[in-house]
Amino acid sequence: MNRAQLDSIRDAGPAILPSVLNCDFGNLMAEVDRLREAGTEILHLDVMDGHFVPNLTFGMPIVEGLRRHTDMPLDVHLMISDPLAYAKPMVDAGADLLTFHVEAVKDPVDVAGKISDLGVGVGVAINPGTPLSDLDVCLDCVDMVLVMSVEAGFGGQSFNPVAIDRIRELRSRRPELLLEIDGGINTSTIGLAREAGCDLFVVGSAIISSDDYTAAVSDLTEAMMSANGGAR
Ligand SMILES: O=C(CO)[C@@H](O)[C@H](O)COP(=O)(O)O
Ligand SMILES: [Co+2]
Repeated sequence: MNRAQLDSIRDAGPAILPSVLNCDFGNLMAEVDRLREAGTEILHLDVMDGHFVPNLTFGMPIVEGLRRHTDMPLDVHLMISDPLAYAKPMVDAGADLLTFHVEAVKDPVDVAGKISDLGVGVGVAINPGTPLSDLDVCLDCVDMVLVMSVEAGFGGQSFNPVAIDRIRELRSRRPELLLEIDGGINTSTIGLAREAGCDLFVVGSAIISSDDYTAAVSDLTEAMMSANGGAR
């Protein structure tokens, strides 16, 4: 994702990003079509390695297949122990925005710089149990912070409200930074995150467990838009 694409995401205002983690992988492309028809515009892809997190999902072949299938930007959330080993393959597969976990790396500034050099947007993610101060060194080197509102690893977990204070603090410290929240977002929690100043809202089960994706996205959008956005 180049600067212009990042700016256009920033300018477009708050957005709901569906996670395909819990969708029907036997019909993955049809699921993506349903999510697109429901009005979502950016896909969130959860890549897990069974090592950084105790769950295993998918890698480059699925990202590459999705890239061929859809023109939706691909927001790839790397829950893996060695993000640099897979950064270039993921970009070659079609990732537009690549997010690594601060807990996974020794030198987040180096990792962010190397991902940025690949010509995509770079994000850093932080789990609820990790001190927010661990991000201090790299806040000037990333395009986005992904604030986890569950411990990374599984969909369908309950929302941890510590994420709201984190969004509020990051927003006041960095008015221009893209902020994304991920985990347990539904019609009850999305407004809290919006009020705190969040831009991008990852939603898995609250959409995928619904029979009607369009209705689910519309309910979430209404809850998001009826909250006052935090000042940038
Ligand atoms: O990164 C993750 C989980 O680690 C998420 O992207 C989940 O997939 C979101 O799912 P819900 O919490 O909305 O069900
Ligand atoms: Co995610």
